[in-house]
Amino acid sequence: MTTAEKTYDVIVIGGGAVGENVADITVRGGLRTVVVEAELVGGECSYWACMPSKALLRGTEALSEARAVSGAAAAVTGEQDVAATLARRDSFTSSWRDDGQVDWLRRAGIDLVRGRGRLSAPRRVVVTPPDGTTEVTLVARHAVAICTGSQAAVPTIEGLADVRPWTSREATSAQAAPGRLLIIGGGYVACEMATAWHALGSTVTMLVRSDRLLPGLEPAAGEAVADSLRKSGVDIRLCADVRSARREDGEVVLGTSDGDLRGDEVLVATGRAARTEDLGLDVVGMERSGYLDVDEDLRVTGVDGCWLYAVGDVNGRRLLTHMGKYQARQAGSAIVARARGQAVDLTDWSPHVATADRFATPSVVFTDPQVASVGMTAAQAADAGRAHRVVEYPIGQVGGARLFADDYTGTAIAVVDTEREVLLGMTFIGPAVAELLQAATIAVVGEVPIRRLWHAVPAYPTISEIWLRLLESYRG
Ligand SMILES: Cc1cc2nc3c(=O)[nH]c(=O)nc-3n(C[C@H](O)[C@H](O)[C@H](O)COP(=O)(O)OP(=O)(O)OC[C@H]3O[C@@H](n4cnc5c(N)ncnc54)[C@H](O)[C@@H]3O)c2cc1C
Ligand SMILES: NC(=O)c1ccc[n+]([C@@H]2O[C@H](COP(=O)([O-])OP(=O)(O)OC[C@H]3O[C@@H](n4cnc5c(N)ncnc54)[C@H](O)[C@@H]3O)[C@@H](O)[C@H]2O)c1
Repeated sequence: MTTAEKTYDVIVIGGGAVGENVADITVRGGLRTVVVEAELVGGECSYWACMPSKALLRGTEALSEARAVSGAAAAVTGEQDVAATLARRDSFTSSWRDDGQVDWLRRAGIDLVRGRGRLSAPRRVVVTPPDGTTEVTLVARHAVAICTGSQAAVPTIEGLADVRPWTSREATSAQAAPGRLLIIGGGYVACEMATAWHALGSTVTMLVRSDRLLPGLEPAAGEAVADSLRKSGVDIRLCADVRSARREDGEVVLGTSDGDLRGDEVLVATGRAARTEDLGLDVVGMERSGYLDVDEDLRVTGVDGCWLYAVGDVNGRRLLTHMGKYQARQAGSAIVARARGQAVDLTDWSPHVATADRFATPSVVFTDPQVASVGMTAAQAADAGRAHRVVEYPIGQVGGARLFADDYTGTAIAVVDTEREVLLGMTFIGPAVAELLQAATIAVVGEVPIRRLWHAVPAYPTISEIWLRLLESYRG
């Protein structure tokens, strides 16, 4: 039954990190904004993705860094306290309570309606509350932003859905390490969760469909992560074909081209699917579900009237929190500009468009070694027909890296546009390389000429001296 109708300037469906940021920008722009959230305010990142996964990994990383320095290594005499690591993870998820985030919305002046939102007409959203009772109708004067995110995609393997597989949600929230963990997939989630749960006591087997880990990144990245996981005892089976799944006496049994494999749990980490089901998209003439196509200012493509936006994972452009929040800032600015009757600038790098999605997306895989990358890989530059040169340098030869860890092993790979003499992409593989990434991102976004990069002198003795070695190698 619908009893209430409320009018706002902006309605945001989905209160994950991205929805929160759209709302923050529109409220700051003077627009009355409401967020509709079906589960927990904060979304996947806060409770079942970035934060808990990195909290699970951090202890292992800290120990590994200490063990790599002779002298300091002698102080590491025990094993990781698994219960304390899980408790620290729980604290980062606020034990799956969203009071803190709800309080933040209130202080920011953003209204919250709990329940599942669905378009019922252009600019109208019906919200069904969690108890399914009284529906609320919200009306938007200016814009509706769909920020409903993504969920784990479970492949159609015979019996798989029936064995109640772990998805990223269970893998990041489990209260104990399974004895034997089977993982289907070889991407970000698979590699990070194999690293985490192996270190916390599970025997891990990875079943990877492709011929390497982390297929979208430089091949050296997947090779380095595979080498390290194998050395630590993880069983990695490349080009694996999982055909069926069943439970027998509580065990999971996967039927593969190489025979049956048994485990206590199976994690499905084979990518994501957009959360667009039951969103009422037929109202805007869309019959199919799946990622929502958007224009450069994050408006849903082909919808009349400049009122419907899709921001974050749900548009499938870049499935990363920081990129979703960037899109939120850009889309939020476009919504505010349109509401004020101002022109929206659709040219590259304007305040209203998400150009970095296409040219300069940074990401870090928090494995051991870490993989930090931005912009194009060599293969992507070749596919795009860009004249380019690849420069590689072993990071372990840099003084700062040798100080950081005895026998530091790592690689930096720069992809240089040889016509314009600017950086197209950079990948760092090695311990603690995450913090090197922002410099590379600035160089790619700013299209800093190589001749000017020579003047960006890295401090001695830091790992950043890798920049100097790469420039010297490029000059020859
Ligand atoms: C295991 C894992 C680790 C990750 N680690 C990182 C990392 O380290 N760094 C990084 O940058 N990215 C990471 N990611 C990716 C990151 O989690 C996502 O890019 C990010 O959460 C997307 O944010 P979002 O707001 O678009 O969607 P979500 O976080 O999915 O939020 C969408 C929200 O919408 C709500 N919702 C859905 N449908 C409706 C509806 N009809 N009505 C009302 N509400 C609705 C949901 O309940 C949810 O709260 C990781 C992902 C996974 C799976
Ligand atoms: N540190 C981070 O920033 C971080 C961490 C985790 C996730 N993420 C984000 O979340 C996204 C989703 O992560 P993900 O690991 O689920 O996806 P992914 O796209 O990174 O990897 C999916 C993997 O599954 C394999 N695969 C796909 N279908 C399969 C099938 N039917 N059978 C067997 N293997 C199959 C692919 O070959 C690939 O190896 C990532 O792309 C990333 O954007 C980011």
